Amino acid sequence: MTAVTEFAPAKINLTLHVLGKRGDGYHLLESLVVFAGAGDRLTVEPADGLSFEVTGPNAAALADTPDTDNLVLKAAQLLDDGAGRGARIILDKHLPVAAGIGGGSADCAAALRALNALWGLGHTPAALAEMGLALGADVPVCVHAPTPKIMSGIGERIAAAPGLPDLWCVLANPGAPVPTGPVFKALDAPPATRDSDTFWPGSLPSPQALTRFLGTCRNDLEPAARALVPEVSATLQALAATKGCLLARMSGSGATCFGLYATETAAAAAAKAVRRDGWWVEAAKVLGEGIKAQAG
Ligand SMILES: C[C@@](CO)(OP(=O)(O)O)[C@H](O)COP(=O)(O)OP(=O)(O)OC[C@H]1O[C@@H](n2ccc(N)nc2=O)[C@H](O)[C@@H]1O
Ligand SMILES: Nc1ncnc2c1ncn2[C@@H]1O[C@H](COP(=O)(O)OP(=O)(O)O)[C@@H](O)[C@H]1O
Repeated sequence: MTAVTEFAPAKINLTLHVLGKRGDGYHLLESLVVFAGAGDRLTVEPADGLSFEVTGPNAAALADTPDTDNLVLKAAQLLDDGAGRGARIILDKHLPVAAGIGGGSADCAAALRALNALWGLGHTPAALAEMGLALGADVPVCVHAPTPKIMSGIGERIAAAPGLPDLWCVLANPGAPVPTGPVFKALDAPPATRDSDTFWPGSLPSPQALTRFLGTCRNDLEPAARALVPEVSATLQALAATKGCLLARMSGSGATCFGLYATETAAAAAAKAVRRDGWWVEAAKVLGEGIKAQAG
């Protein structure tokens, strides 16, 4: 078997509704999730022992995360299940860490997919997603990347999303890491548990239809994140002020916010306008079918 490379795209929660809380403290969510053509890249090569290296422009953001805590190595251990298989694993890190765009979960999912192939284990995507849930609530949806998905439960229920028009996004992170747990803890009152909050249309064929629909939805974690990290408000304002911005909203538990655009040109111009010292800003295509073709 030769080397396997998997793209680990940034996850964007276009909507994120908190529908309740489980007995173990995990929150029940309903979220329209899409993936961006910006992300990390994970390569696995045949080797006798297991080794792990991090390279790339955001490698330094993982300097405080011991390799044993890295979700990539945790995925390798989970999949190997004590058999002692080897692999040289290289993570090319582009995404900011603790940023609400699921970088760790995307890497974890990419590791599950890549090692499943390298080791010839034959697990289905559904089986990998079920295993991955033990490592993070966002891992199942990332295993099923890159097509848009409706995610529910705590993250384990994945369904096809409505058809979306061609879309581009700008991801903007103000450089303030936000751990997910404290944002959920800061939610005002746990909501009463309900099954669904949203009437899902069959398709949202135009940017106008999409904008109208998203306007009826929310990110319920946004107020809590804004209170913990004031930079979120400035990031949203900067995106909302760009020409052609259809919607500006925070992703996940923050602090990354996204703007949506109907054209690549509008997204590129917006990224230029939003860029500030210390911020991470990327314009990218919102991915549909064919991740490898689109992600280059
Ligand atoms: C909020 C979301 C939305 O997509 O994204 P991020 O902000 O992390 O990107 C996810 O639900 C995050 O998933 P993930 O980051 O994998 O969460 P985990 O590691 O499993 O959990 C971290 C902590 O967040 C809280 N948590 C997480 C998920 C959930 N459905 N309910 C929760 O209450 C719990 O306190 C948990 O201890
Ligand atoms: N490969 C990885 N990339 C990013 N973070 C990781 C990784 N492995 C473990 N982590 C840990 O997971 C935490 C959450 O990171 P991340 O997935 O980037 O954020 P979020 O869940 O907000 O989208 C970080 O604080 C980091 O210590």
